[in-house]
This record gives sequence, structure tokens and C-alpha cells, in this order.
Amino acid sequence: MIRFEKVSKAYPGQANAALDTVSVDVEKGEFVFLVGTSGSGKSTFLRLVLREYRPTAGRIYVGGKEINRLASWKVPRMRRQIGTVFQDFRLLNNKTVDENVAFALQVIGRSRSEIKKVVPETLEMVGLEGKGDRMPDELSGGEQQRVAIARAFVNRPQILICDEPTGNLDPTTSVGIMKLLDRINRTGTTVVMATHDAGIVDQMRKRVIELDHGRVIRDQAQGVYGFQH
Ligand SMILES: Nc1ncnc2c1ncn2[C@@H]1O[C@H](COP(=O)(O)OP(=O)(O)OP(=O)(O)O)[C@@H](O)[C@H]1O
Repeated sequence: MIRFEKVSKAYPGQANAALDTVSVDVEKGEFVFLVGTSGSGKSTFLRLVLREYRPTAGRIYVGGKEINRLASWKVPRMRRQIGTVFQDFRLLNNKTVDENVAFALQVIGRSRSEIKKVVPETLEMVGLEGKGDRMPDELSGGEQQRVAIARAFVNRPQILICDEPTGNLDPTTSVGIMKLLDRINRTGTTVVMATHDAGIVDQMRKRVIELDHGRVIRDQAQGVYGFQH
């Protein structure tokens, strides 16, 4: 589903590459944690999958297509198969919960009748039934993140990319969010999640890819956060 072949990325004016000859293969339906100290390249990896940047060298395939060869006008369609969830939720604060989730479908041209059906279903799935009329600032952090996940998942993308989704949440709330991401993964969605949350990584026992100075230094099935050497 996601394949990096000897991918390097150097930002302009930076002496060291943010990613250095990274080769990784993520199969459809996998759940993968990306770990590593601050600045090790996790966000750069995720942004390359979204083609927010192009690599300096190497090839990236998403859903079998080499995304760097894709014409710019095809990029929005490619991104539709990828949902994104961030640490800071990124909700539209002047819109209700319903509107936030519906918006993701409106921009891809779904019909009003479909939106009316799918939005409540998705809110129920993330545990927010009955909260569609609330504004984001009337929700807890955990609930806001559930809205963000509903919005990311509402068009049933093949891939969910999460950049520190529990970074602003307390441990108990984080466990709830991880259960939800696990459920989404079980529907067949590939999940790639960058995190500093050792407790969660150790609990979930999923594949762990560790980056250090832009290089993959560990790729472990059913891994833990900090490997005992
Ligand atoms: N837009 C940019 N321009 C220049 N350098 C950048 C840019 N974005 C990231 N970098 C550099 O690339 C390297 C990797 O950064 P990246 O954000 O990918 O790390 P990270 O592992 O996600 O870190 P964190 O855990 O703090 O989010 C760092 O040295 C960073 O300073």
C-alpha cells in the first residue's frame, strides 16, 4: 500500500538529510508505528506519502502508483484515499461537528442525501452520536480528536495517517483514541502513526519502524517503543 524505495529528502539549506535512503514496505491493512526522537524524520516521512514534498532521491508508491510521477492535477484525487489526523485536531472552529465531518464529503462532490446518511453513521462509529450540533470548543480534547478521526475516515480512505494523534491527550483518553484507530484498522484501513507515546506503542504491539537521523534503524513486528539492545 505504501512503498519507499531508497527515499531521501533534504530540505533546502539543510546540511543533513531529513530522510536518508529509507526503504519501507507497508502492506494493505497493516498498522505501523513510526517512532524516533524529535527531528528523526517521522513527519517528513508522512508528508512525503501525502506528496506535500517530493523526495530528493528514490521512489514512493502509494496504492501501487508512483506518486512523484503523478501530474499535479491528479494529486487531490490521490490524497482522497488518505485520511489525516494531527495532534492539534485542526477542526473548523466556526462549524458544528456535523458540518466539520460533512465538509470532507462536500469538497469531493458527494450528494446531499449521501452526506445526510453517512455523517451520523460515522459519528456513531467514533462514539459521538447525539453531538453533531455541538461546536468544537464545546467538546473535550478527546472528543475533538474523535471528530477529526470521523472527518478523516468518513469517505472510507485506504490509508489513515496520524501524526501524534494522542500528543495533546491524557493517558486514559489516549487509550480510547487508540481503540478507535484499532477498530478502523480492522475494517482494512492501513494505519501509519507517528508517536512519542511509549505506553501506547508497548500496549498495542504492532509493527514499529524507528527512525534516527533520517535512517531506519529498526523495523520490528509486534514491536515496542524502546528496543532493549
Ligand atoms: N520545512 C522544513 N524546512 C527545513 N527543514 C525541515 C523542515 N521540516 C523538517 N525539517 C528538518 O528535517 C528534520 C526531520 O524533521 P521531522 O519534522 O520530519 O522530524 P520528526 O521526527 O517528525 O520530529 P518531531 O518528533 O519533533 O515531530 C529535522 O532536522 C528538521 O529540522
